[in-house]
Amino acid sequence: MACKAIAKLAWAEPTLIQETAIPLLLEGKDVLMRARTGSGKTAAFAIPVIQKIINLKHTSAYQCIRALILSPSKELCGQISSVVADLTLKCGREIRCVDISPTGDMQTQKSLLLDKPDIVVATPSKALIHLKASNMKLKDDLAMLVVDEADLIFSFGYEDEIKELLGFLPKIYQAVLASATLSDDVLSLKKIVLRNPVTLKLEEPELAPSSQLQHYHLFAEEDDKAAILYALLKLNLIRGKSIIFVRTVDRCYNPMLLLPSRQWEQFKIGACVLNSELPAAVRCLSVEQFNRGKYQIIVASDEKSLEKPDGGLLSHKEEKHKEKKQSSKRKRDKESGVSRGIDFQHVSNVINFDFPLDVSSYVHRAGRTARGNNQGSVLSFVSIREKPLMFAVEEHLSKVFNNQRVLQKYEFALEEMEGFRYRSRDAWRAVTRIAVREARLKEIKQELLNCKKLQGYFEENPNDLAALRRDKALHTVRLQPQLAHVPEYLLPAALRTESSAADDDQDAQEPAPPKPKENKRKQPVHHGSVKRHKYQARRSNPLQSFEIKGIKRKTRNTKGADAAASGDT
Ligand SMILES: Nc1ncnc2c1ncn2[C@@H]1O[C@H](COP(=O)(O)OP(=O)(O)OP(=O)(O)O)[C@@H](O)[C@H]1O
Repeated sequence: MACKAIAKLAWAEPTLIQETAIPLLLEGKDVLMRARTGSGKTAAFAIPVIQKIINLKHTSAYQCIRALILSPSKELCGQISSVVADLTLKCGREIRCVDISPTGDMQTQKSLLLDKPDIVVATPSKALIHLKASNMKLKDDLAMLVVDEADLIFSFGYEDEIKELLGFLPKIYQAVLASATLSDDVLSLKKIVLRNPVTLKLEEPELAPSSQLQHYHLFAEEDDKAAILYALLKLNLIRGKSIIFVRTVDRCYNPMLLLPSRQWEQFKIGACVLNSELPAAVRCLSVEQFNRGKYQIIVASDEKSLEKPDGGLLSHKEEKHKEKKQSSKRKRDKESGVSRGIDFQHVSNVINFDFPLDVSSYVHRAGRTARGNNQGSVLSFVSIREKPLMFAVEEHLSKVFNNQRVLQKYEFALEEMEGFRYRSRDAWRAVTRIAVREARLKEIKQELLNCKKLQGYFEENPNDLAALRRDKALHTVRLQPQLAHVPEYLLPAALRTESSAADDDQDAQEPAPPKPKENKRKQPVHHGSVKRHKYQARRSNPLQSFEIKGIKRKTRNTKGADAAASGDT
C-alpha cells in the first residue's frame, strides 16, 4: 500500500538515506540518521513506521497509539503529518495519524487522542501536556518513537520535556533520531533515547553538490541591496519561487513595503511574510499556500533581532539582555522555525537579503532550495560588516566541497542601475519604524477580519465589524505608483527591448498613456528568415547571451547566473 502511495508521489527511486535507513528500521534496529537537509529523511522514518503498524495490526486488532513522532516546531509537525497522510493514502482508514501540535482546543485534541490514532505527531511540550493529563497513554503499547530534527530539540529548549516524557514510555520500543547535523546535542539525545543504535552518518556534503545548487554573493550596502532586489525583480532576472531571508522580524516588512502589494501583483507575483511572531496557523497557511503556488515569494526572518539601533551587530550578551527586555512586549513563538527543516517545495532561489549570522544558518537557509532532485541557487547580498560572516561560510563550503571555490561572485554593474538606485532609495527610506508597525497592525486587522472564530462575534456585534472595516487606512508609507513602471530610459541598453515588453504586460493592468494603434503580430519580420529573427532575439536576451552590455557578468558565472536568474527546476 505504501508502495502505491510512493508511486503516486512520483518518487522514482529512494534517496541515499532512504536506501540505507529503511532496511535497518524494518529489521527493528534503533537508528541515528544524519543526512543533509532536503535528503528525504521524513519518508526514511515514516515508511518503516507505517510498515511496522501494518504488521502489528495483522497480529493484533487492538487499537492503540503505536508511534509517537516528535519534532521541534508546529510547522514541522504539520509537514510530517502531511507526509504520513500522503504515504498512507492507499491505506484507507486503516492507519490514522493525528497532529496535536497546533495551539487549539485542548478538548478537541483530547477526544482525538482518546480515539487512539495509530500515529501521534507532536512537539515535545504538547506531547507532555497530554501525557500528564492522561489524554494519551503510551506505557503499554508504544512501538516506535521518532525524534525528527534532533539537533534542534535542545536548542529549542525541550531538554527537560524530553527527559520527563521518556518516563511515560514503555521499557522497550524502537527509536529513531533524524538530524541534518551530528552536534553535541544530538549525541546527548542519542544517549538518552536510543539503545544499541546504528549510526548512519552519510558521507555526503551537508548541501547539494554545485551541479545542483549554485552559490553566489554580491557586495552591496543597505540602500543598494534594495535597489538590486528591485532591479532583479523588475528585470525578471529572478524567476521561479524565491525565499528572501532577512535578519529580523521587522525587516520582513521592508522588502514588502518597498514593493507594496500592488506592485507585487503587477509583477504577477504573490508574496507573503513568514516569521516567528506570526500566529502558528498563519505561518502554516503561508507555507502551504506558497507550496501550492499561490505565492511566488516569501520574505522570511529566521533569526532573533541581533541588530543594534545604529546598525551594528549585537554581542551575544547584549542580545540576551535585549531579548529579556523585549520578551514582555513581543511574543515570539518558541515552537516556530522558519529556515530549519521546512519543506518549501520547488524553491528556485534563496536570496539572503541579510547575510545569515553563522555557518549553520547559511546551510539551513540554502537547504530550502535544491531539495530532492531539484536545481536551485543561493544569492547572498553582503555588506561590509557582513563580510567576516561571508568569509566564514566561504571557508566552510570550500572545506566541504574539497577545496573548490563554491561561493561565486555575481557580477552586477550597479553603476548602470542608477535609475533603479535612485527610485528604490527613496522608497526604502520611506519605510520608517512607524510604517513597519502600521503594516503589522494592518496584518493583524486582516487576521481579525478573516478569523473564523470571530465570525459569530461579528455577527452579534456588527458595529465592531463596521468599525474595524472603517478604520483609517494604516498604510503610512506613501505608495509610489511610478515604481511599478520602469520606463525604457532607465534600462541598460541590452535589456531595453525585452523588459519593455515585460512592462507592456504590466501596463495592461493600469491606465497607460494611449499608444499608437499597432498590431505586433501582424508586423512582418524584416530583413531575413525566422531563424535569423530568433537568433537576434536570443542575442538580446540577457539570460541566453554571454555578453551583456548593461549588466556585466563574467563568462565563468554565466551558467550559474542563468540558473540563479531563470530558477528553472
Ligand atoms: N525518493 C524521493 N524521490 C524524490 N523526492 C523525494 C524522495 N523522498 C523525498 N523526496 C522529496 O524531497 C524533499 C525533501 O524531503 P524531506 O523534507 O523529508 O527532507 P529532510 O531530509 O527531512 O530535510 P530537512 O533536514 O531539511 O528536514 C520533499 O519535498 C520530498 O517530497
